Amino acid sequence: MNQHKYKNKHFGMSVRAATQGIVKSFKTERNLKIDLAMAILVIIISCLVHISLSHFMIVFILIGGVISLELMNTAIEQTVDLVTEEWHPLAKAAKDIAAGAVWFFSIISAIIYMMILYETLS
Ligand SMILES: Nc1ncnc2c1ncn2[C@@H]1O[C@H](COP(=O)(O)OP(=O)(O)OP(=O)(O)O)[C@@H](O)[C@H]1O
Repeated sequence: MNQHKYKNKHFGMSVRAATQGIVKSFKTERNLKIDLAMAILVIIISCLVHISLSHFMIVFILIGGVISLELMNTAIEQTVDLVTEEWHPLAKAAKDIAAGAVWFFSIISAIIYMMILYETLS
């Protein structure tokens, strides 16, 4: 098991493949481009209002969480498309739930960021 001919033979190959996955997703997925633009905007605003170092750490965790979930959502979308291009209720459920995970964490992240801005500016 797990010894198929495409297996990465060493850690360097795994890192290279993972990097290729990230780069390809950023090139092809509109939502990831929007996430990246939002992340840059949030970092610029955070620098301008001088949020604290610990707040910056939280912001990086939130940005990392949203982008990682978006990458996972992309992987699930592509796996579903690999399995079927026909309409199927389970394909719809899988895609909608994966997208829902991104949306849910994004909303929580936005609320936490508003709290950070409120505390910094008040
Ligand atoms: N095979 C399928 N069967 C049923 N519904 C599907 C199927 N493929 C996609 N859908 C529905 O169509 C929507 C759009 O699917 P698509 O593959 O275009 O995702 P997407 O637009 O790239 O998603 P996102 O908005 O997260 O980028 C999905 O959210 C899902 O509700």
